[in-house]
Order: sequence, then C-alpha cells, then structure tokens
Amino acid sequence: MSIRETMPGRWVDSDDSVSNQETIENTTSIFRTMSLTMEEDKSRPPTPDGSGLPTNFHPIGPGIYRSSYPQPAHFSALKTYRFKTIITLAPDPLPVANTAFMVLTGIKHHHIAVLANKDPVVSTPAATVARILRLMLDKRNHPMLIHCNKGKHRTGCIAACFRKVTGWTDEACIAEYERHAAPKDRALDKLFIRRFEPPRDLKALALENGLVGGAFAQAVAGERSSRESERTVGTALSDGSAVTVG
Ligand SMILES: O=P(O)(O)O[C@H]1[C@@H](OP(=O)(O)O)[C@H](OP(=O)(O)O)[C@@H](OP(=O)(O)OP(=O)(O)O)[C@H](OP(=O)(O)O)[C@H]1OP(=O)(O)O
Repeated sequence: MSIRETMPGRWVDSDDSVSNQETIENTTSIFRTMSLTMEEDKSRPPTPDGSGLPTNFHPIGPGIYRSSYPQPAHFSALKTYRFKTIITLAPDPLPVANTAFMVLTGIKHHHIAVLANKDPVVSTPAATVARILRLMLDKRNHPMLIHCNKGKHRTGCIAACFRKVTGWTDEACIAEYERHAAPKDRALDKLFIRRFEPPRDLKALALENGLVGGAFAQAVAGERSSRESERTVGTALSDGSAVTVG
C-alpha cells in the first residue's frame, strides 16, 4: 500500500505548498491539528521499538539516516535529530503535514523520485542517482534523512550506491541491502546495485569529505577493511583507473 493510500485527502502538489506566508500559516494550523501522538495516529502502527521514529529508521553513518515515510506521529522524535536535509525518494506529492514540519523546523527538502526496480528495462537514470549521492556526500547537508515509502527497496538501493562510492564491496553492499529488505529483497534491486559504477568525481568527494573508511567502514568483518577501502578509492583516483568496487 502506497503512502498516498494511507493518508487520503492529505496531499497537495509540492508546488501548491508553502508558496507564501498565508499558505505557511494555513499549513501550520493544519499541521498543529494533524500532529497526532503515536497512539492517535492509526495511519501507521507505532514503531515496534517504541522509539516514536519511522519504521526502518537506521543510521547509514554519522549524520546520515534512512527510514520509511515519516508520519506526523514521528515528527516529535525526528525533531530531536535536528535534520538539516530530508531527501524523499517516493514520487508522490508530499503530505501537507510533512511540508509544514520541514518549514517549521527549517529543514531543506529535496524531492527526487527513484523508480522501483520491478521491470528489467526500467531503472532510475544514473544522473538521478548521482544527484542524490552528491547531496549525501556533502557534509554541509548533514544531519540528513533519506527515505522512500517503506525504507527498504528504493532507499536500500541508494544506500548501497552510497556504500559503493565509499569503497564497499558489492557483496557487503548487497548484504546490507538484504538485511533491511528481507524477506522481500528483490533480485532486480541487487542487479541494479551490482551494475552501479561509482563515478570518479563522487569517489573523490567521498575521500575529500572523510566518508571512506572510519565510521563509514565496511561492516562485514573479515572482508575489505576500511583502510583497504581507502586504498581502493585512493588508487582509483591516483592512477585514473575506473574502479568497479566489489
Ligand atoms: O510486493 P509487491 O509488488 O506487492 O509490492 C508492494 C508492497 O508490498 P506489500 O503490498 O506487501 O506491502 C511493497 O512494499 P514492501 O515490499 O516494502 O513491503 C511496495 O514497495 P515499496 O513501498 O516501494 O518499498 P520501498 O521502495 O518504499 O522500500 C511496492 O511498491 P512499489 O515498489 O513502489 O511498486 C508495492 O507494490 P504495488 O502495490 O504494486 O505498488
């Protein structure tokens, strides 16, 4: 069930929202009436761990988080993270409450639609992936939340591409994707991840911004260490070879 079906009548096209002060005041009042507690909001069951956060909320690394679609009931918990940026990968127009939440908390929003990998001949263009990764690799945008509808497939693919840019092996990227998408992990998602070729300029950005190794080191013990990741990405840049990580 898409997010749109769970919140009927609460959608406006993103360009209808917050176009002027009056709109902001209107949406703010709507937001205030709509901000439900976890108990009141039946649009999504309370987060299993009782954290008040969206389901599938996880850190990708210091300053970068991933999740399912935030609901009004999650806003108070999300506020504690003081996000500077939210990237929405689901194509539907934003709910009014989400727009008001971001306006009220001064969050910069990027709405960049990513396609589900359900048809072998249809996938998200490389330029779109690169645009999202460039935002993720810029620490001036952190702390950042990136989300889709369930926080499994589209977010999982983008997170895996981010990992590849930061030097992870294909196997480690796919293992992490599977951890979050199981039991509905998709073969076409994994093919998308394997086929993703990290652009050299994004590798340079990752290295420059300290997003290779360290706290962003590959999680799978016994495989490539964070130092090896740094070497891999660094070598790729110094000798100009196009490195396909993994
Ligand atoms: O298995 P299906 O093909 O029926 O998939 C359903 C739904 O499964 P469900 O009905 O058991 O909940 C998926 O949710 P899960 O697999 O994550 O549980 C959902 O994935 P999703 O929200 O995009 O996942 P994220 O990318 O946001 O992480 C998918 O949306 P699309 O991928 O956009 O097509 C839906 O397809 P449809 O109903 O045709 O729109």
